[in-house]
Amino acid sequence: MEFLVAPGGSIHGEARVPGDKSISHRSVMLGALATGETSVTGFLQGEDALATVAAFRALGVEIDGPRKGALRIRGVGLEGLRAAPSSLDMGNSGTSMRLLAGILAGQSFASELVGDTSLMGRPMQRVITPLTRMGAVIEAGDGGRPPLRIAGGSKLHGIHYDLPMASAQVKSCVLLAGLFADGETSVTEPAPTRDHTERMLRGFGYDLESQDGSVKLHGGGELRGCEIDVPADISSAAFLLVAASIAPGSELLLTHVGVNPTRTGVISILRLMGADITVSNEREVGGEPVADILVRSAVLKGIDIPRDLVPLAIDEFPVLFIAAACAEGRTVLRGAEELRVKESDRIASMAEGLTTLGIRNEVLDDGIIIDGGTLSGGTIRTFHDHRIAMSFAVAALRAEAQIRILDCDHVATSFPGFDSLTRGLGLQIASRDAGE
Ligand SMILES: O=C(O)C1=C[C@@H](OP(=O)(O)O)[C@@H](O)[C@H](O)C1
Ligand SMILES: C=C(OP(=O)(O)O)C(=O)O
Repeated sequence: MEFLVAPGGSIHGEARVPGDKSISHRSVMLGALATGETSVTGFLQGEDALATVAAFRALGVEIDGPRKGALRIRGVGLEGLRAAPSSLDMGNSGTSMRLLAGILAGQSFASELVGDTSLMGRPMQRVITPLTRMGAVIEAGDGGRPPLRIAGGSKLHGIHYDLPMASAQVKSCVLLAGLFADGETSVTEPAPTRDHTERMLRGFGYDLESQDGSVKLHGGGELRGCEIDVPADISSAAFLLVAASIAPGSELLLTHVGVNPTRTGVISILRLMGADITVSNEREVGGEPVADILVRSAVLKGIDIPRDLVPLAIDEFPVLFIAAACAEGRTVLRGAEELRVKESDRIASMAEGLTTLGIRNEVLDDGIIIDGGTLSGGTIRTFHDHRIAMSFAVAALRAEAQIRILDCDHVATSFPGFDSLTRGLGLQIASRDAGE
C-alpha cells in the first residue's frame, strides 16, 4: 500500500487517536500473569499489540477480543503459562520481543521468538546480557539478533542492573524477569524513560520501590487482575501536533491523550520551537495522566534539542524532523543514537526523504542537523517503518507538490486508520495498493 498526499491544506476539528501502544502491550502481559480477570478498554487494535495478544494465546491464556478496543484477559497467575506449540512471531514489534523475553526467561519450558525482517535485524544482546546474569540460558542469531531461543527451566536470581542505555524495553524486561526471580531485582537507568511498567505493576497490586532513577522489586509476589483504560497514544498524536503546527490556519483538539511526563518530550520540544499548544483537563485514569491538547498553527524556529528530552520523545523524532524542515533556521539533534536501531535506522531513513524533498541536512553518528526550507514534492522510501511513512504524509501540508510514500502497510502496526482519520481533519491523503 502507498500514500499519495496532495500539497497544502490545513488541519481542523477534534480527534481521539488510537490507544497507547506501550500501555496496550503491558496490559496483556500483566493481565496474563495476574490472578483473576483483567478488562481493558481503549486497547490499540494495531498489529504490534495484536502480536502480543496472539503470543499469550499461544502460551495458553484465554483472551476475548479485542472488539472496539475492549479486551478481557483471564489471568493464569505467575506460574500458569504453558509452552507454545511453535515459535512466537512478534511481527514488527521490538517491545513485544524484549518484554516477552523477560517473562519467558522465568518459565519452566523453552520458547523461541521470531519476527519480521525488520525485527530480525534489531539488537537483542541488550536483553540477553542482563537475563543471562539472572541465570537464563538464551541463544540468539548472529550479532545477538533474533531468533531468540530461551531454554527455560532455569531458576532466576535477582540482580542489580545498571542500564547501559536509556531503554524502557530493557528496564521492563529485567523487571518482568524479576517477578520470577529469587530475591530482589533492581534497575538503574541513565536517564528517565517511560515508566508504564512500574505504574501498571502497582495498579495490579505489586509492591515496587522507585527512587532516584532506580526501581526495585522482589520476585514471587502476586498480580491481581484489574481494569485498565488505555489513553490515546501521544506518539500517534504527535503526527497531528506537528501537522496542525506547520499548516497555516489550523486548529485541532486531541482528546484523552496520555501525558505521562516520561512521554511528553514532543510537547516540550515543539513549544521550544514556538508551537502553540495548550494542555487542559488534566486528570488521572488508571494511574496514568491524561489530558486534552489544543494545537494551533504557529511559526516554528529551529533549536538545539536539549539532550535530556531525547528519551522522552524517542519515537517522535521522525515527525519532529518534519517540524524542523518547516522551521526558520537550524535544528540540531545529538545524543539520539538509539534512533539507528528502531524499525529502521530513523536518522538515515529521514535524511534520505528530507534530501528528496530538497531540505538540507547533515547526518551525525548520534543525530542530525536540519536547515528549515521549502519542501518540494517527491517519492519517499519508508524502509517499511510506520513512523517514517506517517511523518512524510504530514510533510505534504507544507510541500509544493504531491508526496508519494511507498510501502505504507506498516502504519497499521501503531496507527490503524491513520489515513481516514487524518483525511477527516483536512490532510489530502489517498491510499492505494502498490502497482495500481
Ligand atoms: O517500552 C516501550 O514500550 C517502548 C520503549 C522505546 O524503546 P526503547 O526501550 O528501545 O527505547 C520505544 O521506542 C518503543 O516504541 C516502545
Ligand atoms: C520503536 C518502536 O516500537 P518497537 O520498538 O516496539 O518496535 C516504535 O513504535 O516507534
